[in-house]
Amino acid sequence: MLHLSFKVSTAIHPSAKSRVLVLGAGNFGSCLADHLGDSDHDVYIWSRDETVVQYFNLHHRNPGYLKDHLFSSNIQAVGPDIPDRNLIQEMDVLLFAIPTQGLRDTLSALRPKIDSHKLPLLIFVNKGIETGTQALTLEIIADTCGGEVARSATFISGPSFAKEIVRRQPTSVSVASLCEAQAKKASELFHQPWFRCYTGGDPIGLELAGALKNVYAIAAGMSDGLGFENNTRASLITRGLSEMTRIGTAYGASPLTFLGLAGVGDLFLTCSSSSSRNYTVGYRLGKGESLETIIKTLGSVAEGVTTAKGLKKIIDELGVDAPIANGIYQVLYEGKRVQEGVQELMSRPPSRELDLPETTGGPAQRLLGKLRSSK
Ligand SMILES: NC(=O)c1ccc[n+]([C@@H]2O[C@H](COP(=O)([O-])OP(=O)(O)OC[C@H]3O[C@@H](n4cnc5c(N)ncnc54)[C@H](O)[C@@H]3O)[C@@H](O)[C@H]2O)c1
Ligand SMILES: O=P(O)(O)OC[C@H](O)CO
Repeated sequence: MLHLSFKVSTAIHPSAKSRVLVLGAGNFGSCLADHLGDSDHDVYIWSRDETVVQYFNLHHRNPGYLKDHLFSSNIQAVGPDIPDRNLIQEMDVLLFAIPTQGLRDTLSALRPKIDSHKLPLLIFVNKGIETGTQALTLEIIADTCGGEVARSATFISGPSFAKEIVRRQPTSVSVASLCEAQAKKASELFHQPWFRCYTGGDPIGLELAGALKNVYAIAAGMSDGLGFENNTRASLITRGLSEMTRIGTAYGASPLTFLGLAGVGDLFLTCSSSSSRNYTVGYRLGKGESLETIIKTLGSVAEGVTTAKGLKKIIDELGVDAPIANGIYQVLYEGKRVQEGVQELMSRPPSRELDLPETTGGPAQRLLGKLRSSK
């Protein structure tokens, strides 16, 4: 395996050491804690599992995730109780690496401990849609912490398998916030020669791209699991991109965001690698396993499975043509056989290739209005 040796770049870290609390000690939380610890920041990582906390502090290893990796000695694990007010108020950065379905409860528990007069930089890396409410993370933040906090929240997304990042394999990500200065701060915190950050101002598009690519990765995995080969996967990725851009535009996001790292970059990655959990779910479904068995044995979250539910509601409400996402929903939740789903997808009449819906802003406009009017 090619091994490049990158040095931590202090030139792009003009700011002093930051104190960072990472919430969530799974694959991605641990990986990002390591990245920041290696860049010489003081890092705390919260796990709700006491065994993980003790093991991490004793051995600098995570017993549940990235088991072979020796983590930076600049990380201290805390938990299992939610971190206390003193620790929270000492932090410059709170980094949330918790699956989307658990975020609302964690934010609600943390909010009273955060000093409103000295807001830390809040960074979110989850990629999903909340089941039941169809809320994006921006909306969950607004609901639990208010509009001011949501307006300054920053989101990171893009092609980023945790197990490659801990080995310093080069990648690039998108960093977006409604507040440009916060996106710049987050980018400066994370940017390293092996981890390039590109900033942008469309957090809604970035969030949708990250959440939706997980659903299309399930589709690509299914196709491979059924035994279809390269042409099929390439056409699925391309039509998936077209579909997610159509949904995003109808939602009120910028279509350009879907051409970036959070869109096509991450879509391509997860649709073409067995390292992706979402691809793996699809592959195993294609091989005939039940969803229940797959989830029980996966050992880690595949956000596309729950996101498919919220996405189905969004598609129906917006009236967007989304045959792939609809097909995945039917296979996951309506008992449709995978082969039947493929048959239906391919038997549709021919249509125009590239059309974007007219949008007057869709749900994004309502969400942004809500953020502007709430404190
Ligand atoms: N793994 C990656 O390569 C990667 C890359 C980019 C983004 N992400 C995103 O980051 C998020 C986290 O993914 P992951 O790979 O770390 O998942 P994971 O399954 O590896 O770990 C999830 C962690 O969150 C904790 N957790 C789950 N529900 C919780 C709750 N309700 N409250 C508190 N903690 C809870 C679990 O105990 C576990 O420690 C997901 O949204 C994922 O899509 C992952
Ligand atoms: O393993 P997956 O499918 O959750 O993908 C992980 C990341 O989102 C890749 O960027």
